[in-house]
Amino acid sequence: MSQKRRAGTYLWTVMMPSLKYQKGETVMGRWPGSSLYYEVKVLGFDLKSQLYTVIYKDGTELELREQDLKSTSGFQARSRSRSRSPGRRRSRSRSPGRTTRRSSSRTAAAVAAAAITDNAASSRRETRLRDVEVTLSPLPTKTPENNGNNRHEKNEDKLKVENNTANKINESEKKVEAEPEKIQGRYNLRRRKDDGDAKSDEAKVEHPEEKEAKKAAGATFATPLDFGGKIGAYFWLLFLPAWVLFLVLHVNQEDPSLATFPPPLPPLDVFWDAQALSFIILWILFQALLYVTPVGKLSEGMPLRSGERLKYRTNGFFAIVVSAVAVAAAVHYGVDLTYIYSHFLQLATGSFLISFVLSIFLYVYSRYAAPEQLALGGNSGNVVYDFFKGHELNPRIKNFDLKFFCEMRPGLIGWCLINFAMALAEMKKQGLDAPSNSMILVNLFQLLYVVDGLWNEEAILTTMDLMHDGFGFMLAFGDLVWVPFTYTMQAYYLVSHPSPLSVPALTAIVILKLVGFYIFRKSNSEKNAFRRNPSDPKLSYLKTIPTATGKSLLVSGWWGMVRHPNYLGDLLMALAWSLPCGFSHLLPWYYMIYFIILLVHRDSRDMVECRRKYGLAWDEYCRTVRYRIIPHVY
Ligand SMILES: NC(=O)C1=CN([C@@H]2O[C@H](COP(=O)(O)OP(=O)(O)OC[C@H]3O[C@@H](n4cnc5c(N)ncnc54)[C@H](OP(=O)(O)O)[C@@H]3O)[C@@H](O)[C@H]2O)C=CC1
Ligand SMILES: CC(C)CCC[C@@H](C)[C@H]1CC=C2C3=C(CC[C@@]21C)[C@@]1(C)CC[C@H](O)C[C@@H]1CC3
Repeated sequence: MSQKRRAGTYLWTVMMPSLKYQKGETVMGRWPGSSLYYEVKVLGFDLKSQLYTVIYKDGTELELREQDLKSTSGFQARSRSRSRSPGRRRSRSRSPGRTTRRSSSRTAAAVAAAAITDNAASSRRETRLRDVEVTLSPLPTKTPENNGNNRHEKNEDKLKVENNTANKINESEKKVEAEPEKIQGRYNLRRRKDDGDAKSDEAKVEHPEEKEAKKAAGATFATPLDFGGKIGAYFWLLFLPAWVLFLVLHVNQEDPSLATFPPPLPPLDVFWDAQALSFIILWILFQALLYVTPVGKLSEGMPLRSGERLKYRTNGFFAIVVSAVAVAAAVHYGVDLTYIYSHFLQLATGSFLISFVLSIFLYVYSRYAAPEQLALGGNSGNVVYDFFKGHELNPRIKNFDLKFFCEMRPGLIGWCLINFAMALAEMKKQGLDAPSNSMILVNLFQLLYVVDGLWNEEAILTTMDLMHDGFGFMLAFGDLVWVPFTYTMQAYYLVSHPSPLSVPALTAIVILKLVGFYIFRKSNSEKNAFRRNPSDPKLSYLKTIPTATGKSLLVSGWWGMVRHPNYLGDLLMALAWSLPCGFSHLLPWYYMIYFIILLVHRDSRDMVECRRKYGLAWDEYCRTVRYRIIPHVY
């Protein structure tokens, strides 16, 4: 290591004289996605990428090209002369440009954070941007059709692409200036390192060989551990399957109350049913077939750390429609779907086995992935933790995206199938001609939730799971076991525990569901539309906060109300799913309780991640939008 470190220093002493800016020098660095310059200190220069690592006064570290740096003296002289120009004088006092000139010593992020701007102001900014003779060089966006094919070659490809971008600066200059937000994520920026040695100047100077060695060792940056860290991972690996087992056995009892806790454990051979396992496999294969059917849109995911954007076949709505037709045909030809009710435990066991085997495969597969393909949150180096949390971000076999498929298809559509089977089982068991009102509500509400998710499948690409979480046991189990076999608890409960509803109660529950759904859908769509095209004229009324990454944060509209309006809508919907089951038992309220815990934890995970990504701009957002999920309460 020390030899490598020496190699890095050599790079500085020998190479630096030919470089424009020296290590330790204070210069002006362009703020990504804008025309603003702030004082930065040069920490290092990477020969291979030809990028300077700089640190802003607030500690934000970025990699900038030489064109994005200016010497302090030259900058001040030009700045003064420009400030006399009429165009500059027109700039508004709240504009970032003006703030810069007034106080260049203010920290970059603080200034950016203070600059809550109208989205519409971006067009006004365009005029000012043309005054500044600087361009950022956007990385060409790759949209690989076949991402998982040559896992390592792909990264070499990427390096070539990055090195070529210098030639394209002028070509794309006008577009870049006109759309400072749209190009977000495509600059070659490196996130602020949180690995402890970020303060060491020398550590920033890396010899290319050192980089290669790191690559080979698979050493990339990782975020702090969550879910209780390494010990927590052992706990969750045991607890989650045990909890599903408990729920499935408990709901099957005549009296699923706390008085009958714990439910008796059946003999081991009851768990295993080869036929149930083969049905699960068939279902997954059927869904996989629908997923690869070239029907529907190919949507682009968010830019990855490498700058690439993966493509996803978002034909979820098509998949659920075809599945519904297939199920209706099966029922028509005499298939007894109440098998799902009577073999619930065996089906859950089969799904668990598949999710476990899949998780092992995912972990082994991830060992062959390039460091850039690993999830920051699942790259601790601890096998058990990484197995649980998910080592690789987007494991793919050719075009087949395993995480996206598992999250959106077999479990989610399976949830609706199981609910439908429960309605049939209720009719059979209670001797009814039609399902009860409560069962109909639960079925329709959850069907609406799933269909909406599939209709807006593209919006999933901007969620935490798709963007940040690796694909490992947690999500594989969550998608294939947790969702279909625990989210169906209310329907399962109603099969043997009728809960009649009065018309006013029914009406109130329907209204609650619709209000929740409205908040959920509108807020998710707003964020998704903004992340996809921040300069969308339809969103021009929204106020935003710029951040060091070039991305902005919405600070008005739904995302100005609370920090997670989508969670609020989701929780209201969850309440509407439990209410039809009445208050006789805690079991149908399980989802509501679990969901509060899940979303509160998710919110805190997201807070940590966004704080890490956006620094002071995130703090500013939190100061402006004070409540997390429920306005004035939490
Ligand atoms: N039924 C279920 O079991 C579950 C349902 N859900 C639902 O799925 C949906 C997605 O949830 P989840 O992925 O947790 O969270 P979000 O969809 O809310 O995604 C969080 C991300 O949004 C971006 N963001 C946060 N604040 C802002 C802002 N002010 N302006 C712009 N972007 C912002 C950040 O990413 P960046 O800035 O990098 O774009 C952040 O990391 C939710 O509706 C949730 O209720 C979630 C979990 C389980
Ligand atoms: C087993 C763990 C304790 C928790 C596993 C969590 C997963 C079940 C959920 C994580 C995020 C999810 C999302 C959805 C389903 C549940 C999981 C997979 C949706 C697909 C549900 C439909 C919505 O429209 C979008 C959701 C995105 C997040």
